[in-house]
Amino acid sequence: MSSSISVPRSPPSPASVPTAHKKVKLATIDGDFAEPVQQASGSGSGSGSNPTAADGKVDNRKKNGKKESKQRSRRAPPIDEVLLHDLLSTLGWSELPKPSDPPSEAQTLGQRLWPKTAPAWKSSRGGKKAVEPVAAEENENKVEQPASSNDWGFTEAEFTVVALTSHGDGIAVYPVAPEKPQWAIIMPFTLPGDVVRAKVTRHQHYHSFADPLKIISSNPSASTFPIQTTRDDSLVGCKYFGTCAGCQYQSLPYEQQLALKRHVLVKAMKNFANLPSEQIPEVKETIPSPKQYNYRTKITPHFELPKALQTGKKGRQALNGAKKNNAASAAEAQAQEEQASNEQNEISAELDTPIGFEGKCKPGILDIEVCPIATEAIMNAMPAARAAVKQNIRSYKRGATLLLRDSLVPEVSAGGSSETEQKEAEKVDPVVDVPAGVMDEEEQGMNEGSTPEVAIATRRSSKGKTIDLGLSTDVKLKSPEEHVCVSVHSHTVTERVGDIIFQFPAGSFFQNNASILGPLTSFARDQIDKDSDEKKESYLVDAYCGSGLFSLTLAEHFTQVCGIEIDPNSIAYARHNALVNKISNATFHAGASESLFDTVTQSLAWPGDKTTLIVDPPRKGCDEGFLGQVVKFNPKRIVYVSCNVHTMARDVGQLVRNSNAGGAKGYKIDSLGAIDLFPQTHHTEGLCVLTREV
Ligand SMILES: C[S@@+](CC[C@H](N)C(=O)[O-])C[C@H]1O[C@@H](n2cnc3c(N)ncnc32)[C@H](O)[C@@H]1O
Repeated sequence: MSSSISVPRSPPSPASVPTAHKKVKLATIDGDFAEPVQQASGSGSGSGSNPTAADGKVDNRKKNGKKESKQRSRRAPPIDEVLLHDLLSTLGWSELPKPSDPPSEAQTLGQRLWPKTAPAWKSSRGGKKAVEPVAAEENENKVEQPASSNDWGFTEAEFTVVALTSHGDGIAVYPVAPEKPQWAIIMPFTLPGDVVRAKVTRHQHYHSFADPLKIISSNPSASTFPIQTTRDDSLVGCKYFGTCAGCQYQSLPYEQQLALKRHVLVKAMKNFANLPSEQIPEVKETIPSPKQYNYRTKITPHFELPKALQTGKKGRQALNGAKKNNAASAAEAQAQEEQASNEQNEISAELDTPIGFEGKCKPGILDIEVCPIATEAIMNAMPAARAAVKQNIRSYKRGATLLLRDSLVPEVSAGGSSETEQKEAEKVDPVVDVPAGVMDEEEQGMNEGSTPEVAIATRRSSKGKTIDLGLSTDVKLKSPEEHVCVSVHSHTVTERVGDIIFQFPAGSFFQNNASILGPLTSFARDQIDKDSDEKKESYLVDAYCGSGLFSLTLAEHFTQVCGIEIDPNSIAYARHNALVNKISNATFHAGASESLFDTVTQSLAWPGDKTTLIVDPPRKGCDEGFLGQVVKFNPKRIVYVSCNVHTMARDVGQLVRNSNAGGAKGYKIDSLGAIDLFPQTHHTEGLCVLTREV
């Protein structure tokens, strides 16, 4: 990243919230290109169930009809709980003061900005006028502060970054004197030790969001943040870094990225496990990714159709044109002129349509031509995919999310994976027309609990349970291995983990960093190898099994394995993958873990003390009922793999507490760590092993 970043403002985004189990609709989390959730950054914290966000008072505005709804719409969204903890620890507070009861240090800023100055959290565009920016040269050797707190909204100022949020954004405090911070400023793409000129864009409860304009200086050794962060802009591998919401850490040495992820896990356990510190073991070093660029096997660039091209408006324009053409000849010339101008507008809109990912500070979609964290096959396919969209742009109604997925090429025909079909698959599917902004399902947790609609060659039995994929189970990979890019959701993708071949539909879940799958599955295998007697009689239940990643790579170590997965298509592919790899000790069950776990374990009658359970849930974590069933079944070991360390901390804490209730000996945390599934981003993939105390 250059030291001068031009990033004018931040769009709002939802947030990641671990909170309680049950009915709470958790915001989706993390860290893909839309960076929708974990970004509490310039784009703000978002939805969440933070009790401190509401002032706890009876809301009298309810009586005031229209006025009330106007005021309400101005209320800032509640603070994401993960961000809340980061703010509290940075400000040195135990809780965020209520607006009506600010601590004396926060009186000035707190009372004026929250909640009385209603427009304060509106964007600078629609909100209060910014105070005149001070000329850059005036700032030298002096820390700028607003003349009064009322002038502070949406101004530019210099801030010193003192910490990082779990979402990878810098936090500065105000006033700058660190003994008495009263307010926090959150800025994306900044690091502890940076002095940053930034434009404040939005205020929230005791914190504001700002967009960095220029890194004035960087002195990590002056920072008290526990993880060293040494800005090295020569490491940045992408021209969009600093504007694209996808990556946060490209300017950091890789070891420091790994240390930050470990730190996020440490904080998650401290803040969300609700366990005494002696029950939380030392968090291990983060397992690195063999590849730090060109690793990502799936990306989903998207676009929104410009207004001028959207069907309704276009139709109206055409209609208007026709009406004018029928009018008297005096009006005809003008009508034709207008029509020509409309057409001209449409053409330029067509040419300018950005196709890419969410911008970090600028609202809307950023046009992305290359994404260096994606695999080469995907990078090679991007120009054609983008060109196809532009060529067919008038066939879309509103916009679309494209799918670009890396696949190995099988030697022999295997349904959608034969060479000819792979060539077909490489064409961009022009008919997918979904709202732009719908991002990677797995990263946003959008496939949680739902059965995605897919159009693979399927045949359901009368009970609706069996799906015949019509794929050959004789799958051999081309040698040397070849990669292609698949862009049709229903087409079959092929992947290899060690000696095991996996196939799955391009649109369904599979881990998105192929280079990490060896270390990830080895980690799970190492947990089992600890007990030599397990080789005699041992069982594995793989809850949330997808297309069988853990069940099938670990099957040889167990007498029998079984997988449970909510997506019937993934289950169909898991069964297919067992056949492809000639694995005969694996069975798979379609349904929600919380509905099936009891039934499946009872019918299999595997003894808990000979059974290992792998749990790899979506971002929202496990259902509370499921955790209760697990404690009842009492497996000897639980390996929890998680794409959201905050919900993992919550679930693991609950398992430990519930199993130890009433003085019984239950589970203890045996090992805790993270694995780097997504280098350059803040995404932290957690690994936790629980064993029964004996
Ligand atoms: C993070 S993925 C892990 C998949 C697999 N373990 C892998 O690594 O490929 C989570 C999986 O859980 C599935 N899922 C979501 N909710 C579920 C539920 N309630 N019960 C069972 N599976 C569920 C999703 O369809 C998805 O395949």
